[in-house]
Amino acid sequence: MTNRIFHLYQYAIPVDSQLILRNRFLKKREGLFVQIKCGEHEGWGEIAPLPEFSQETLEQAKEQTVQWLKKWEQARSANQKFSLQGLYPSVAFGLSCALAEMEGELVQEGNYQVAPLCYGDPDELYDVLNQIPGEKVAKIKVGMYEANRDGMIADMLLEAIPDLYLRLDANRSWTLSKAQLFAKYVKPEHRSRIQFLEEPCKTREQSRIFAEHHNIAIAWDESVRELDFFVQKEPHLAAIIIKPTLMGSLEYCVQLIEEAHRHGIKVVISSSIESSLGLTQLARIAQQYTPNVIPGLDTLNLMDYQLLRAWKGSQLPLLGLDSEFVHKISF
Ligand SMILES: O=C(O)CCC(=O)c1ccccc1C(=O)O
Ligand SMILES: [Mg+2]
Repeated sequence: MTNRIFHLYQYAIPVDSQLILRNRFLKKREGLFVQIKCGEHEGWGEIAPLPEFSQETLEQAKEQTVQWLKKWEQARSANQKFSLQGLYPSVAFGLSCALAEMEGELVQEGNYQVAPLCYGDPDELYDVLNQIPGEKVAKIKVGMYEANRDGMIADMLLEAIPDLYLRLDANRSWTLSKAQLFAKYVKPEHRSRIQFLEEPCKTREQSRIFAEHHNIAIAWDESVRELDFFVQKEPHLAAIIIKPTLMGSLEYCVQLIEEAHRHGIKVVISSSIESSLGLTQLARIAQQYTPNVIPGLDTLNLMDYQLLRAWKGSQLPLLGLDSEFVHKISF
């Protein structure tokens, strides 16, 4: 019997989440790194519940992780697999990544293409987009200010950059009439270059009506995590967004991805503001399971540092286990 060894670390790094989380302030991003070893094989995972999005707190996740690791250790004598069933999503995801890495089930290569988050200045966007190879896709958070202003900005960018595609995310901010105000400012001939608008309205039904009425493609993000959600083909549905840290184990995410693909629906793997360790794993998951789709992983720059693993092309300082932002948890 080979020896199983595991270690748990906790991190806290400065972050400015305002851009993504709107008025929800998060000064530091906290989470756990789990390292498991079995003989010569090693795997890492990140367990980082996102406040206001995850049901579980970091404390709860930590406790559950410690319990699971102890039981996993006990199961070894019987050479049993120990299930991830019933765990919090962030715990199931982090542990499943560590196991998948250890077992060599996760490809090394990642999809590091990003849809840069932009703030409406086309000159700035030109520069950014010219530096990225391939498809020009940018993402704008909408619904924070006036809906007509959002519409004007989207239309102006699409007008100014003829090969630009946009992803927009309203996070359910609009009533149907606000959403209509947005649409009014986007010229009909520009609408097909909106790859999707995530969750325009407060309810799914309103979002469907909006999409149908204005011929603008939508994507489900928040909806995917609701109990009554199931994958189905819908006329204006372009994609579903999967944030694995909020969803559950890798196996569960893969099942959902495959189901969406069977229905002809695109899947966009997306960040829950993980550290560079978790983000690089998400890039690898995207590469493996959603080839040819740019993932929604442009969140590293909200942080001041990278931890343990480097995001391809990032200039941010890379810190290790010895840094002041990481400490070991003994149990
Ligand atoms: O999906 C992306 O493109 C980036 C990640 C992102 O927007 C996000 C990250 C954490 C929590 C919520 C959201 C969101 O989709 O609004
Ligand atoms: Mg979203």
